[in-house]
Amino acid sequence: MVSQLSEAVLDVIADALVDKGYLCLSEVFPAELTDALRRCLLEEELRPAAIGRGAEQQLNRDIRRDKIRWLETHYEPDSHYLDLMEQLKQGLNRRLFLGLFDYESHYALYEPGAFYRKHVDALKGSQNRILTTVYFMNPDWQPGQGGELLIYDETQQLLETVAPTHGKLVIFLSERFPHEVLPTKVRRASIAGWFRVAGSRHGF
Ligand SMILES: O=C(O)CCC(=O)C(=O)O
Ligand SMILES: [Fe+2]
Repeated sequence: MVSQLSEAVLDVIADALVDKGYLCLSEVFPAELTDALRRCLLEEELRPAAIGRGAEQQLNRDIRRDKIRWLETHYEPDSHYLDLMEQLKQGLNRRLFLGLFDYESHYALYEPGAFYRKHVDALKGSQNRILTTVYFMNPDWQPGQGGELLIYDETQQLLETVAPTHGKLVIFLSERFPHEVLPTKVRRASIAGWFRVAGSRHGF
């Protein structure tokens, strides 16, 4: 399975990042890939997500309750997804000169009752994480089931309520947009990822 992000899609993404700093796109990746990613997430072992870095790292069930697994290239769906993200990186670097250098990403499973409180993905000024991506794999999601991703601006005004529907990709500038995952009533699957610039430290 080989897929290509078209120049037209890359143009749309680059334009939205310049205009608004974020965007949501549906069905940019093949449906078989979305299904395969979900299967791969559910088949492999996950660990409770941690917050903080190095020695400060702590499990904080008040802040987030998802379980995660970092993507690894030896899994076929992971490798395919990472290949698409590499295309995204190159396409955005060509258009916006962001100097995106590497990408880290993890699967996240939110079991019923799980959430992720409002946070920003990048430490201000650290150049740690530049661009966040979130991809949803929830074929049966219905309104009323919760788990929406809320995106705020820097003054904490709500900008967007994003339904976590199958095959939706959300991209935003990591430092600029506080966001949260509302408590979900059903199993909710996603992949969160971050592009970083060269020389930045690994992890959050
Ligand atoms: O799964 C999501 O909708 C976003 C998760 C998130 O914000 C994160 O992992 O930093
Ligand atoms: Fe986040």
